[in-house]
Formats: sequence, C-alpha cells, structure tokens
Amino acid sequence: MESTLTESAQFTELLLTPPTVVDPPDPQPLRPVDAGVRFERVLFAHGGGPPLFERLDLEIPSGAKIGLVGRSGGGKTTLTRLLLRLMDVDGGRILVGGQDIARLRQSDLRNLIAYVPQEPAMFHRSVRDNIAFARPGATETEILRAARAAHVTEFVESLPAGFDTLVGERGVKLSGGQRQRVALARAILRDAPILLLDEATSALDSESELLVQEALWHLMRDRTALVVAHRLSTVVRMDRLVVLDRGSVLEEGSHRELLQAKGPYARLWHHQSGGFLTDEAAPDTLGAAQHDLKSQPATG
Ligand SMILES: Nc1ncnc2c1ncn2[C@@H]1O[C@H](COP(=O)(O)OP(=O)(O)OP(=O)(O)O)[C@@H](O)[C@H]1O
Repeated sequence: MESTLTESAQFTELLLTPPTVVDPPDPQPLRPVDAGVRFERVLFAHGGGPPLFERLDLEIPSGAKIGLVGRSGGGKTTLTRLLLRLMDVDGGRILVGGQDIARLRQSDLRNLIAYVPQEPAMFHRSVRDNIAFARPGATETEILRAARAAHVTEFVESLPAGFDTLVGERGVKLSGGQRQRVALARAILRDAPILLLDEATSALDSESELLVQEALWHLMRDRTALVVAHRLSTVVRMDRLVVLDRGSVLEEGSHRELLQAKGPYARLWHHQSGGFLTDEAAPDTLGAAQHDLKSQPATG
C-alpha cells in the first residue's frame, strides 16, 4: 500500500513539474533497443508432413536488410508465416529483440512487424480508408504523409474522386503497382521497427517498379527488413542474401560476394532474364548447383 502511495505521489510530482525541455518538432518514434530477428534451431513440418526446417538458424541483426531468395518451395513463405506467428514452430525458437515470439502478446508482435504481402488485401472502400485501417486513429496528416512517401499521391490525383475514390472489390480499379504502393503506405503508417515484405512476382510496369522500389527503400531506412526478393534491383542493394532451398540455407552473403563465390546464387543470377529471379528458371539452376556443392569438396 505504502509503495503504491509513493508511486502515485511520484507520478503526480512528475505531472506537476513544469517541463524544462521540449519535444523536438519532428520527434523520432521510440523503438525497441534491438529490432533483431533470430531463428534458433527451428524445427517445422507442415501438417504432419516431412520436416521442412530442421534446426534452421538465421540471424538478422537489428537494422539489417536481408533478401530471402531461392526456388519455389524452398520455404520462404513458411519462414515469413512463422515469424508472424501464424503457425508455431515444432522445435527451437524465434526471437525478436531477444524475446521468444511465442511468449509475446500477439498484438505486441504485430506492432513490431509491418507485413507487406505479395497480394495485399484491398477493401471496397476509398483509397484513404484502405491506407488508414493500418493504424486506427491515424490523423489525416499522417495518412497523407504515408501516401506521399509511398507514391500513392501521384496516381490518386488522376482518380475521379482523389483519395475518396472507391478502389472496387479487391482493388480491381487499381493496377498491381498501385495496390503495392497502397500496401507500402500502410506499412509506412504502421511505423513498425521490422519490415517483412513478400515482393510481388508479377511484372510491374517500369514506372511503377521504380516508384515501388523508391518507396520500399524509403521504408527500409532505419528498420530491420526481411524481404522475399524476386526483383534483381532489390536483391543487389540488400546487405545480405540468404539462399533458401528445401528448408536449408544453401549459401548467404552480399550480392557481390555470392557472385564471386560462383555458387547457386551466381548461377541463378546468370540464368535469370528480364530482371526477375524467376522460380521457373530456378529449379534446374539450383538443383544443378546443389548437386555441384554436394559432389565437390569445398574449396573455400
Ligand atoms: N499449408 C501447407 N500445407 C502443407 N505443405 C505446405 C503448406 N504450405 C507450404 N507447404 C510446403 O512447404 C514447402 C515450402 O513452401 P513455401 O511456400 O514456404 O516455399 P516458398 O519458398 O515460399 O515457395 P514460393 O516461392 O513458391 O512461394 C513446400 O514443399 C510446400 O509444398
């Protein structure tokens, strides 16, 4: 009882003390000290099937920008779903900021991670509502700022009712690139310290691609980013690429290091065409590369 009284007295005192310093005009959001992500000996199998991940270890330091690449079925989507805790691991653990996500409140975990899926869900509401729902209570200024940063403003200006234009069922009135920009605006508005992005595989027109890229880089600044990367322009700029195949990390390093290593990624890179790391092109490439890795002794 006494301690409660003391605490409340201290609290009141704080309230009554006139502030001697003022907030900066453009304050930075308070972030956890560490927004690193760590997969630790993760074991996982889909619905009683064979294990996909067997003791998967992956470290993403706070603020790092990691690209997840690899052929279809490698486990990229599963990894993102485990991090969002849409499913639980069968063994090992996933840590965010040093805390086991299984021990966090779901809402707290969601506040730490902004997720941009390949096919962002669109509601038959206005463009504004489609952005705003990412953070209930956001002010008009905040919504418009996010829209501007994600280059939504440009295309909205040519819509009949601007931000009040209804986007149609599942956003049919918007192009793929425009939907992605709305999704990035949502993530900007969320302002979470960790960004998890499943990059769209479908070709965007080059103007959209450029704008989405720019918005994406803007969004990644000062955040930890894990991007399932399909586009070469994204991959090249990442700090580190992780090549995932059949639930295992085949190799990792920067784009330059992996090219020099002349391994699976380098083969993928040289095989791909049209600016995308196509899953179609990957199986033979990675399969052959994996065979090479297995059959040749490591030469360093
Ligand atoms: N819900 C599910 N139930 C059973 N097996 C699944 C399920 N989801 C994925 N898998 C299997 O898990 C493995 C990894 O799939 P995942 O979607 O994570 O790979 P991916 O690298 O994201 O592939 P893509 O590039 O095609 O999206 C695949 O063998 C897939 O068939």
